Amino acid sequence: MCELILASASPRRKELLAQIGVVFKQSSVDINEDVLPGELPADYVQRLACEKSKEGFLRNGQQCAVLGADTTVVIDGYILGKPESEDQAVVMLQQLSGRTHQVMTGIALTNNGFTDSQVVVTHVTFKTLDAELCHRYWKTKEPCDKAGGYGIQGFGAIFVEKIEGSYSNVVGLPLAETSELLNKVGIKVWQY
Ligand SMILES: Cc1cn([C@H]2C[C@H](O)[C@@H](COP(=O)(O)OP(=O)(O)OP(=O)(O)O)O2)c(=O)[nH]c1=O
Repeated sequence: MCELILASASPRRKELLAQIGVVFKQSSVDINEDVLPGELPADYVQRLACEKSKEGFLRNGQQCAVLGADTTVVIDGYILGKPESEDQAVVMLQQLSGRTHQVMTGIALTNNGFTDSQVVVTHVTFKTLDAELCHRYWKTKEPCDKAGGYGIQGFGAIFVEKIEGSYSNVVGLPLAETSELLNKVGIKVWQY
């Protein structure tokens, strides 16, 4: 019997959770990720993280604890999801250019039918980006599966002037907070 399931398709979340020595299985879930009318970004990522972990808990026989997470980029209170085209990606990156935005990740752990969750916020400041650079960046294929259209852990690192808060949170899983959530239900990190 497994102790923990990561309800995610994200290779980044898998790597991050493995980095802190947690033993787990990965099993993705499919949920509707539409934003509700008037929903605040922090409420949105928390709700989706809870839905992912609850769905994973039900799908996997309700025997293991299930961790879900959702990350979004927020500028001026608006949610930037994953870009679906080059034009959309360039518009997003131009919005982020020369300014500070927030990366919000909701994390949720369902165990014995009870779900505990929280939201972690990191402030990221971008240098000024010209449109030609944004078009060139799209061609690297890095932006398409990432909230806000960039990856801080990849080529997108060159856009970042300053970061305040958790780095792992930007990549998709805030590790300090995740370890606390796991510890509360008796799941240890560093299981070597
Ligand atoms: C801002 C930023 C986001 N991202 C990623 C983290 C998330 O994987 C993704 C946001 O999409 P999510 O919907 O949070 O996650 P996902 O679709 O990758 O995986 P799943 O829903 O199955 O758990 O953007 C980076 O990898 N680097 C970054 O710098």
